[in-house]
Amino acid sequence: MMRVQYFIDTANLESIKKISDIFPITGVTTNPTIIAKEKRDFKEIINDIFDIIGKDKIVHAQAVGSTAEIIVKEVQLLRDTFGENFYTKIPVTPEGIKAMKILSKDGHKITATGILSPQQIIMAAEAGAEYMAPYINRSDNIGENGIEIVKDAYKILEMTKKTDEEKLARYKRIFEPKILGASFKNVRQVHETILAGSKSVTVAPDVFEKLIYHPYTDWSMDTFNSDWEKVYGEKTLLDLL
Ligand SMILES: O=C[C@H](O)COP(=O)(O)O
Repeated sequence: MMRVQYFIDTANLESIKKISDIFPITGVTTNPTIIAKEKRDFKEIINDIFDIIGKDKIVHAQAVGSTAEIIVKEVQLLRDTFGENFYTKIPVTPEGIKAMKILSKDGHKITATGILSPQQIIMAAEAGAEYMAPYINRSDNIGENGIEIVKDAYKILEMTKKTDEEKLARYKRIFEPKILGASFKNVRQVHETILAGSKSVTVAPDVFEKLIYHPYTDWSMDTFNSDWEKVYGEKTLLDLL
C-alpha cells in the first residue's frame, strides 16, 4: 500500500524541532536559498538537522557546482561526510543530468530539482534520480499548471516502470522513482499534487501546520471539552479508570 512521504522544506532548527515532534515526517529538504538564510556553517547545519530528526531519516541539500565534474565530486564528498541517508539535489540542467547519469551508475542517492516540466521529470528518472521535485507554486505563478506537470509525468513513470533487475543493472540499487512535490503556498496545492500521483511532498513549516488545520475541528474539540468539564471538571480518563 502506498504511503505518502512528508518532508519539511526548511533548515530552521526551531521549525524542524516543532514539526518533527508532531508529524510523521520522512525527512528534511533544503536548497541553497534555505541554507543561506541560516548564515551558519553548512556542515553544522546538516549535522544539526540529523541530530534533531534522527540519522534514520533523510536530509536533502543541493549541489552548487556548475559543471557535471564538480557536481560529481560534491556528491561523493557529501555522501562520505553525511552518510547513506543524505540525498543530493541536482538541478535538471544539461550538466546536472550528465552528473546524475554518472552518479547513479555508482548507486548515489539523487533528487532532481528545479523542475518545471514533465519531460524534466522523465529525463531525470531515466538518468537515475530517485526523487524528482517539481516546483508547483512557481509553475502556477507564471500562469502554468504545476499539478498538470505531476499528472503527465506520473502517467509516464507508471508506463515505464523498471524491474528490480533493470534498476540494479542501471543504477546499482533498487528504488522506486518518486515525484517529490515542492514549492507549495497552500494546502490545496499539496493535496492535489498527492492526488495527481506524487508519493512524496516537501512543505515549508507555515503550510505544513495548516495541513491538518480545520476551524470546525477546533470548534468540535472546544465543545467536547466544555461539556466534559461541566460534569467531570479537570479529570482525564487517567483519573477515572
Ligand atoms: O527547493 C525548492 C523549494 O521547495 C522551492 O520552494 P519555494 O518556491 O517556496 O521557494
